[in-house]
Amino acid sequence: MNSAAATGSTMLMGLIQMSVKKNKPANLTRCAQLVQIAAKNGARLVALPECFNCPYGTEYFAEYAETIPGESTEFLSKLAQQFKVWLVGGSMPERDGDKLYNTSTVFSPTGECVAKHRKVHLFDIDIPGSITFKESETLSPGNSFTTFNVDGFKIGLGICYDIRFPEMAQAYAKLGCQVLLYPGAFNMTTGPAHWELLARSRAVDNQVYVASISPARSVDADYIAYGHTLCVDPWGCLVAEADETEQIVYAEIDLNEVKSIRQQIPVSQQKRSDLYQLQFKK
Ligand SMILES: NC(=O)CCC(=O)C(=O)O
Repeated sequence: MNSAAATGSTMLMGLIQMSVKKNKPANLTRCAQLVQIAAKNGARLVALPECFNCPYGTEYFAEYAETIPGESTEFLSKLAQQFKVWLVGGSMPERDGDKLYNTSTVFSPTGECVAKHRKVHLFDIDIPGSITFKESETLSPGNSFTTFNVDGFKIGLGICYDIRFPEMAQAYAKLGCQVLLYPGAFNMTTGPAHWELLARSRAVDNQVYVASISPARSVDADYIAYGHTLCVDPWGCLVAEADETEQIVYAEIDLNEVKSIRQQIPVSQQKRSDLYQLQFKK
C-alpha cells in the first residue's frame, strides 16, 4: 500500500469495520481516526458500515436521525476533503419531513456529495426463536438506484438487506457498474449462513467486485453485528475478509480483471431475452 492515487486500472479500497457505540460524537471521532489511517495507507476509496454513527435498531433510528445535509454528513464531507479520499459514508438514519430513511451518502475528495442512497429493501424478517426485526416499523424505503463514478470505475450502492435482491445487483450491472458496495450489518443468525454466500453470489452472477462493510461485533449491543467485512472479486473469490474485530480491510480492485472475466465467460451477452428479461426503472 504505497500510493494515495489509483494507478492505471486499479484502485485500493479501505473498508472500515468500526466499532459503533451509543455515543454519536465518539463514533464520529473514531470514524475520523480510521479514515485517516486508511488514507495514509493509500486507500483511494474509503467505506464505512451501515449505521456508522449510531447503534443499529428500530428503537434508535428516530433518536439519532438527522437531516441531510446535517451534522454527520458535513463531518463526512470535511473528512473526505481533509484526507483527499472518496468517502462512502456507510449509512445513517435520515430525517426528511415526517419520514425516516436508512441512507448512505458519498463524498468526493473535494467534499462534494456525489450520491445519496436510501435503502430500497427494508429488513423485515421473522425467524422464530432467533431474530425478529422490522425496519418498516420506523423507516420508509428508498425508491431509486444509486451509482457514482471514481477513476473509471462505476459503482452501484446498496444497503445491507438490498444484497438479497439479485435483480437490484443485475440492474446495476446493466447500468455499467463493475463494483457494488453494500454497507451492512448482518446478525449472528443470518451472518454465518448468508453474508459471504450473498456477496459471492452477486459477484459471480454479475461479474463485478462486491464489498460488504459491517460494524465490528459488540457482544454488549442490542443487535450483535456479524462483522466479517469483505471484498469478493468478479470470479467469486475473496480478495480480503475481516474477522469480527475493529479493523480496516484493504482490497485492490482492477478494471482489467472485470474485463478479462467478462470476455472469458460472456454471460451478459448470452442472456435469452426471448425467454426472460429484467425490467427496471432507470
Ligand atoms: N441491516 C440489515 O439489513 C440486516 C440484513 C440481514 O441481516 C439479512 O440477513 O439480510
